[in-house]
Amino acid sequence: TETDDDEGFCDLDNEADCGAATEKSSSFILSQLQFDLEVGGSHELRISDGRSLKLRLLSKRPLLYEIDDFLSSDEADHVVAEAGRRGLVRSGTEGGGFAAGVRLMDADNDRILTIAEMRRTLEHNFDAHFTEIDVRRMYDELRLDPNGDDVITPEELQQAMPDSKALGEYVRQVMQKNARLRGRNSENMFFFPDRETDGIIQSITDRVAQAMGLPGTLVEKSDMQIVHYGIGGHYNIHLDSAEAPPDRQIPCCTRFDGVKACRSCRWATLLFYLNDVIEGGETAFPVADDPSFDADIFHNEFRENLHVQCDSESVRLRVKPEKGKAVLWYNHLPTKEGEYPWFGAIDHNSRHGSCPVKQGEKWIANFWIKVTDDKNWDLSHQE
Ligand SMILES: O=C(O)CCC(=O)C(=O)O
Ligand SMILES: [Fe+2]
Repeated sequence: TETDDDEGFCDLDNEADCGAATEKSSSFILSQLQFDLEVGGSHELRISDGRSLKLRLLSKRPLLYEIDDFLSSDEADHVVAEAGRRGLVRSGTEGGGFAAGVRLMDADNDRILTIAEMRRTLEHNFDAHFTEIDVRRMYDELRLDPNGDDVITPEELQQAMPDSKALGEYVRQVMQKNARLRGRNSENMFFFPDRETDGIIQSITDRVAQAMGLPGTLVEKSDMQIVHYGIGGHYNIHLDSAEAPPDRQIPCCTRFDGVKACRSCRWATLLFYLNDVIEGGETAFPVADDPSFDADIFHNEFRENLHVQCDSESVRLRVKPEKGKAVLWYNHLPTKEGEYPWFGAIDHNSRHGSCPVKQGEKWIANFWIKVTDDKNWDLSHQE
């Protein structure tokens, strides 16, 4: 839309721009809910609407709490009904588009693609999560590997698929039929709390701010995304917050205006379960409190794929969906003193996803608390 870049922004170097907000916000520190607890222990939190919330610590890295009955059953039903009334669309994932030119992920630059490298190629270009068996089936169906040596040379690829679009077309078709191969298989819609007139969404937003000890102005800039999964619906392991590119060229934003590239810096996630799932659909945190976690090894072992990995011993924590329950975790580490921006680095142990729904259906709300590089703007009123 017609957003004026400077409108509503206050410049950190020129605090005079920021008016009253600066006075209040300059001393505010983005803290995390920390109690003297061991994993499994609980803390009773009183909030001013007379309620009390019991936070149970599920892990320290990420800092993760489970809160039963954060929403009443009626509130959960209302959110589902209202989302359905406004309409949901099929969920996408960032970077999951179908590019015309396919980038071959030849990690060791030996000009041949092993099966693992082909899996990466499909993942990188199409957000397609093929197993080894799926890749072999593709080789058969496309006659990509006529000599059956399990490696693909550029010549073989060129011979079988002279048009680089053909691979994408095949993958798209297979994913259409078999949603297990997608990175994410669900439908969703958004509520934007600061533009919302629905009283229940407003009161949930207030409760989130209270529970988290965060100013309403920050919390209102969040997104509340409603997600519906049918049978087989899942979301592979991912981080909710986007990593800074090395040159920091892409700024953090709270809303994408459709023009300027920006990324979502999601300080914390509150995930609400809006119904009871008959079987499956747990939220998986495969590396919660895993001190030996190594992102490269995790990735090389294809542990993101929850259709394969969800029931594996290697998943350290699974949260069972229960209507009204919230899980709250921080996608970022606490800010170190003197650190810029005003929030800490990504906590790589916050990786998580949704296990496939085996029976029934699953409704959730993601309440993403977003931050930008501009603290004063985050804490000020928009408009
Ligand atoms: O559905 C879940 O349990 C997890 C969803 C999630 O991680 C997301 O939507 O970002
Ligand atoms: Fe997520």
